[in-house]
Amino acid sequence: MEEEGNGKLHIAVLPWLAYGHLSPFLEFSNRISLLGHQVSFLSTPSNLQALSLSTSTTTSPNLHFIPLSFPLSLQSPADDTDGSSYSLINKAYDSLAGDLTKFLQTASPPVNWLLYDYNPYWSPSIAKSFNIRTAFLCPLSAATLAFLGRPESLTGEDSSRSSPHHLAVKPDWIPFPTKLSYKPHEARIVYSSMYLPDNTGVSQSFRLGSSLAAADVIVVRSCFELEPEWLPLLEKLYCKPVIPAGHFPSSVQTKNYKYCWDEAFEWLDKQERRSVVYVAFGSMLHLKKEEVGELARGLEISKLAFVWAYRGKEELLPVGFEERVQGRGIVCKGWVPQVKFLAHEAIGGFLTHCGWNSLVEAMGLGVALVLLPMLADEGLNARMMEEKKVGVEVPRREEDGGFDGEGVARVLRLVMVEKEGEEIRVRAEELGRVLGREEVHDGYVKGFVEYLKKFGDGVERVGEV
Ligand SMILES: O=c1ccn([C@@H]2O[C@H](COP(=O)(O)OP(=O)(O)O[C@H]3O[C@H](CO)[C@@H](O)[C@H](O)[C@H]3O)[C@@H](O)[C@H]2O)c(=O)[nH]1
Repeated sequence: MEEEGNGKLHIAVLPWLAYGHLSPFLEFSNRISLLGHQVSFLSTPSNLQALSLSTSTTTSPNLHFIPLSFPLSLQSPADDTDGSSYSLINKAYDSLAGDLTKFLQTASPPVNWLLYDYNPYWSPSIAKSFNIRTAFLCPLSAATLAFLGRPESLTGEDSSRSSPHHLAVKPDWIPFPTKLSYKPHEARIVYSSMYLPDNTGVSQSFRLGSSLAAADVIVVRSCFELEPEWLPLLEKLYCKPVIPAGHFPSSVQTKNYKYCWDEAFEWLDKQERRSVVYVAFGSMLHLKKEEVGELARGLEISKLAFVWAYRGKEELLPVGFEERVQGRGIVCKGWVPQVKFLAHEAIGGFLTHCGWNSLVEAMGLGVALVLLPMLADEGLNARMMEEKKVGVEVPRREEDGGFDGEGVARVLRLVMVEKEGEEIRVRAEELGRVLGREEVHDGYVKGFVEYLKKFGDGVERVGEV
């Protein structure tokens, strides 16, 4: 399909509902629209309302929010993917196909490209029926995509698998450049959460595999500065163009904060540079009482200053914890502006569950990492961070993957203050200087749009090293 006469594209963007997906898709959309292209950002009405941008965000009049009617009433992006209702939400989400069809059929100017996430694996076939080209934007790392996207996943024949052990095995025909793999306890979790069909009849891995297979091009939220060995490998694996979109840390501020954090920032302003640990576990994870208890104990034993962005139930925190750490530790209950915290110069370390969003945000800001992966791609991300020497993983029990406060405290002190952790702190700052440059992000977004404009004219890929 031809682009508009003025050389501008119209791109429809369809992310999954979780904040960890909405946020990078919105950031990327905003950056594209600031280049003068029209972007229609499609999501449920409650998500669009929750994402409405704050006045401090530079937005373009070319970015349009398009509501798709959703049969469930959901409160906010962060609440949309409570694990227990994930499968129910998937089912409701799949019913958006009708509204997407109507939008693509009637959009004016006509849509040139659909940029989609892996949950709406059904969307590229709708786009193709209107002669619209399709780009799959993967919000995960290139390494994860290479690891997960093995032939079984691509064909979607995963439901016949009966053992999680295959997850630690890589196909020998791919020259994997690192020792990336899941640990046994992670393999068990990933197996049940990704490879088993839910009540929509398909598994997450089927959604991912189908999305990859249907795309004209694969777009990865990564860059050559970060994953030089993995991006070219992806092209070999999928035999189609793979475009790095840059890691585009979030500059889009939404208004959806429920906590008044001014006090925390006033306190941070008085702390020494790089002396405070920021603790957060993303938008989806629900920590168990035992896990919250061990984390709290670790923070207490470490004697380090910290800010904990705590989204769990208040009663899971150990009795008297906040009083005991008063003066050196703050528990912010509810949603906080994470990027603003990570960017504060008093923050030197980040105790993280290793969600890809959190990692790219921290890496761009030179923050050293204490790694505690829990789900999905997080174990692979943790291995990659260790390999880059910008973080250290908290030790886990082999039997069940559990951890204890002593292990948390040990790694916290190593990464934050001990001499043996010096290399981690230095490397994290070095990586921050490379990834934090705005021209790096700009270059990738521009390269991406130019690629879409020229697609089909014999241009195969952009940004190769
Ligand atoms: O109080 C909070 C908590 C989180 N965030 C933001 O929420 C996002 C969280 O993203 P991420 O760290 O990736 O965590 P999840 O959303 O929980 O991650 C899911 O999505 C990621 C990307 O697909 C995967 O890597 C993870 O495995 C998966 O759990 C980040 O942008 C944070 O800045 C806030 O702004 N405030």
